[in-house]
Amino acid sequence: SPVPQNGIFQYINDHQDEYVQRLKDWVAVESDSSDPEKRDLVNHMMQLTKDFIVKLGGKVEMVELGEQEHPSGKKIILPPVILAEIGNDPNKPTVCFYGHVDVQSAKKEDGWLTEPYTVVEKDGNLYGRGTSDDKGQILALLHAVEAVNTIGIPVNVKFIIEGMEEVGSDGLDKLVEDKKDTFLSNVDYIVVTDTPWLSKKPGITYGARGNCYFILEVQGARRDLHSGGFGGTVYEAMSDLIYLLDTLVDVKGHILIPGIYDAVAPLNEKEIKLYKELEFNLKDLEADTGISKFLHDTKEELLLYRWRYPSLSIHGIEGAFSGTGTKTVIPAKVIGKFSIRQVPNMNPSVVEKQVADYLQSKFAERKSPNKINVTMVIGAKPWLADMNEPQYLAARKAVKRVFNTDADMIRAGGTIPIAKNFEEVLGKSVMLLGIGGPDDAAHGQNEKISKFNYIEGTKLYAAFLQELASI
Ligand SMILES: C[C@H](N)C(=O)N[C@@H](Cc1c[nH]cn1)C(=O)O
Ligand SMILES: [Zn+2]
Ligand SMILES: [Zn+2]
Repeated sequence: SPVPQNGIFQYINDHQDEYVQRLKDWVAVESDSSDPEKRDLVNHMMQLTKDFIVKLGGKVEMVELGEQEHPSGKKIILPPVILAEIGNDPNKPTVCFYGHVDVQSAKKEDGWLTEPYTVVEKDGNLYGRGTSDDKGQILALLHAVEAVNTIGIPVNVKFIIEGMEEVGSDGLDKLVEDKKDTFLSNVDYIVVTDTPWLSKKPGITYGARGNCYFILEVQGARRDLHSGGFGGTVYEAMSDLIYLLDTLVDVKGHILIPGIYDAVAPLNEKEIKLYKELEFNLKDLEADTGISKFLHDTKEELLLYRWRYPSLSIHGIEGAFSGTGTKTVIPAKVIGKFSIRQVPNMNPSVVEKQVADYLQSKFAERKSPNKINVTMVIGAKPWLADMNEPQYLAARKAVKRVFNTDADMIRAGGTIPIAKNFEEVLGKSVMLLGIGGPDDAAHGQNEKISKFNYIEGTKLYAAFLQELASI
């Protein structure tokens, strides 16, 4: 039955068990977008999401995006994207929320203490892959819409929910372009519900790094070789690859590719002052990660290098022997994976050429007869907004109402591949309003969301909808 406006928070408190159960149901679906074998599960997750939005009274369209060329060379059908809406009053503003229900891979043997796809509640936390990134955040939003709708939705709400974010949002840029004069034509604000806070204090995010993801193949012999028979007589593909990967970045995290820092926007004093005022403690980061020494010693420097400068990370090697035991093989073909986080005003196409030219020249110096191939498979641009836009004000008011504190205005080191496209194509304000905690371990072992963030975050989204109606 309808609840009065001030009863919405009570309504949310009263329904928390149901919210936790739904998170359990969603996490149980292993919607890993990187694995072609799991594509049916991603599709199933899209269907579950659709069914829930329909149950909330939403109008839902599932848009097919066609085929994806998987990095393995396989062609597979992309999962559909959900375009949905609740409310269509021309006198009200329209906010479009974006998020994703795919996840990064997770296996118990990676070092999880519990089964990754079974939510376990312990010490006030809900553990499981996707609890924070991003199923928990999407669910908090949907539950908020449901709660607010008990007294009538104060703004028109649209949703774009996808199942390929973790691998670069394949096909979504074209969809945004295609829908700019139809589904997206009346959207006033875009809100991304997929980001963590910097500390226990709620944060509102006005910038995110982009990402250029590279695949570096080295092909040696036609087949794997016995290292007894061939060791000492062949140029090994793995040695070439490790050499090349080691030329990319130095021990202090400085990227060695010529020109890579050229486009980085110059730093100004105002920014450093902003960072100084944020709640963030290196000791908390040490405790969370078990790292005793970071590349930077002060909070301001650490944030600069997380948000404001590019970084290069080496992620893995496909084709390398990685099992237990002592196999004595010389792998014939190995594929290195690395990515470079992008900041304003870097341009992924320029970075693509800088990386390819550099690796080719380093490889030529080595005079190995093996073959290399460099491909950029994701080229997501960085995004930075004006934190004084009206929806940021509504978000600040909502934070104050729910948490009785001022929000920290923060940036994200991670990437929302579609964020910059929203801004460029629609010309509308984009904001990241997330409810993840700073130590949620997104992408890592034992990912979690605290029950506090999940439930109070639901209230935050509810309050935001109401505040947005009155700005
Ligand atoms: C911030 C968001 N939850 C996320 O994890 N995004 C991914 C997107 C991505 C970038 N390159 C490949 N995928 C990330 O930042 O790693
Ligand atoms: Zn995410
Ligand atoms: Zn993620």
